[in-house]
Amino acid sequence: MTFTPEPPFTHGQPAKAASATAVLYCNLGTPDAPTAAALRPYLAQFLSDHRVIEIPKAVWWFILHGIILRVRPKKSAAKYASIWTAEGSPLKVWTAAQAAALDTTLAARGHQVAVRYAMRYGNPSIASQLDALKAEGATRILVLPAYPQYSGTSTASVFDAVYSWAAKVRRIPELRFVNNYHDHPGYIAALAARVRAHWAAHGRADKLVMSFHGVPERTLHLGDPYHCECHKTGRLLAEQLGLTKEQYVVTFQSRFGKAKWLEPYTEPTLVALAQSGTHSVDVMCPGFTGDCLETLEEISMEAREAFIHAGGKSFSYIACLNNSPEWLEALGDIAGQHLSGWPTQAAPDAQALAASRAAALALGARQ
Ligand SMILES: C=CC1=C(C)c2cc3[nH]c(cc4nc(cc5[nH]c(cc1n2)c(C)c5CCC(=O)O)C(CCC(=O)O)=C4C)c(C)c3C=C
Ligand SMILES: [Fe+2]
Ligand SMILES: [Fe+2]
Repeated sequence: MTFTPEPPFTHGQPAKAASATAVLYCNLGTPDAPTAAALRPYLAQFLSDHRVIEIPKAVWWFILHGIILRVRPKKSAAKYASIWTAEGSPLKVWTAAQAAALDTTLAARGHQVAVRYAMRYGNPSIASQLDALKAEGATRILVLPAYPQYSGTSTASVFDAVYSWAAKVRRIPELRFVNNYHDHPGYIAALAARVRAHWAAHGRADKLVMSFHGVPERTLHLGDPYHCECHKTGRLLAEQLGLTKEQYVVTFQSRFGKAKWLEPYTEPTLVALAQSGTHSVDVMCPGFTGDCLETLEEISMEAREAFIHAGGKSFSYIACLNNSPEWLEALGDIAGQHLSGWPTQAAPDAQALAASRAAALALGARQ
């Protein structure tokens, strides 16, 4: 095992000292292009993560490489192509915009904190961004996942990536991790503002459907708090909006494989609603901080079609938090609260550090 060389003593340093305190905003990741060639390595990395697929590795390897990676890249690429923008994948565009906004918000509040974003799968990787922050002089790093609800399949996997980077580093920065913010008042208020703005512009549907990403049901029985946190988000949002239990429903989307996932499933729920006489629905995805494949394609395209096909009359998709001012403020609050107690001033100048170390070594040599 070799440890990475330590800046500032063994490498050239940036001329300008950066902040000693940093935030790494981490999201799931996305392919580099909407093509099967780009999907294959992305899906291979994603679906080889034991946090995501808890099947014995030897068995899963054959299923993944023998079946899934031969079929899914092409199918998924077509879906990505339908939502791709001139700037790239929506997930990356929103993640980058939120990280930049967080940098601005924290600076406006008087914190000198470097903010970078990283992806758990694909680029830029968590390890590359931690390397970059360390090279810039960061000695304290707050790891902030873009997931409001904690799940072993998503949040813990981000933490794993940070730990495995740290395991190769000689001088590890102080690290803090944000587990969740599913009930943070700013997050709930930002969601509520999104819904109210939609209602003001388009009117209110018969039912508000809150669709969260699904996970295998067994994770709930094994103690994962994800299901409970999604329901708490849903209840707090409904309270803010003054909705009764009959006026909203929490559902789970994006099922993968044959196992039972958290129920009720989003699309069958929408079909059942249409068939039982619910004419109009507003559908939102509160667990996704930015729009992505799962919201723009699976919900706003596929689920819409299923609802209308089943006899529904009006399907409104309410966009994710994205760059809404309420959300960007809340993100600043969440980061600010977790940075509390850490100094947020500039790092000592790297050259000054190197000079003081050289002086200390010279002094030691004389004694
Ligand atoms: C295979 C099992 C999966 C689990 C468990 C899972 C959990 C999970 N995922 C997100 C957030 C996102 N997932 C996204 C895409 C996506 N998810 C899976 C599978 C699982 N996710 C796959 C295979 C894919 C890729 C697309 C596909 O081929 O279907 C995305 C969108 C990424 C994008 O590029 O836009 C997000 C976001 C969470 C929060 C979560 C657990 C709570
Ligand atoms: Fe997913
Ligand atoms: Fe999906």
